[in-house]
Amino acid sequence: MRRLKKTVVMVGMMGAGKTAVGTAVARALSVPFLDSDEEIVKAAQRSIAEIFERDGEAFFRARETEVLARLLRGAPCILSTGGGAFLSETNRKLVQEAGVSVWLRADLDLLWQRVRHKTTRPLLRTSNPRDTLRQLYEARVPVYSLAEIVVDSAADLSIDDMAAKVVAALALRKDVLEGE
Ligand SMILES: Nc1ncnc2c1ncn2[C@@H]1O[C@H](COP(=O)(O)OP(=O)(O)O)[C@@H](O)[C@H]1O
Ligand SMILES: O=C(O)C1=C[C@@H](OP(=O)(O)O)[C@@H](O)[C@H](O)C1
Ligand SMILES: [Mg+2]
Repeated sequence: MRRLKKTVVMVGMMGAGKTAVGTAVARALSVPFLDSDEEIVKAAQRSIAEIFERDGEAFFRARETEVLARLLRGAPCILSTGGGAFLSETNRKLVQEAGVSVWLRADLDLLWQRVRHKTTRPLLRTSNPRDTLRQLYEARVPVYSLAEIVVDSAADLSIDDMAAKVVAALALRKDVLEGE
């Protein structure tokens, strides 16, 4: 039996697969999956886009920190975050103290292919979303690189392939994943 000893926090850009791959990792390890975006939506009773529109990004970020702090106090799980969560030093400290961070690294073209047809991400509702994504990417990559574990994406790796790579990386860390 494998036992998860720390919460695994998935970080990275919008479209990196944090939600999809995180779900598959949790299934593979038979542990709970949680997504900070989903927790915020549930509590606020409105979508991420509506929260940004009506309450503003600062309100969203404050809720994000509360959710991370609460979930990191709970039993070990796979916790996917929104792409901006790891940018905050407070959030990074919370993650570092109680969990382990995993950056799903993907190049800009792959990310764009994944997010271009979706309208659910308020930060990309600009006149040139491709360029906005590039700017966010350039500003954020140095911060994501502070994550403890990095797992590389590629266009030919499925969600399950990526989940298997994450599990293999976690298995190298006996303080995170114990047993066979
Ligand atoms: N490895 C993958 N292969 C194919 N599609 C993927 C992969 N990872 C994610 N996706 C798809 O890309 C989109 C964005 O993934 P998502 O998990 O929502 O990313 P994030 O939570 O990091 O923003 C979704 O439609 C998802 O199904
Ligand atoms: O990158 C960001 O700042 C955001 C990413 C989104 O989550 P995903 O990364 O899961 O799309 C969501 O939290 C919100 O739209 C803000
Ligand atoms: Mg997500």
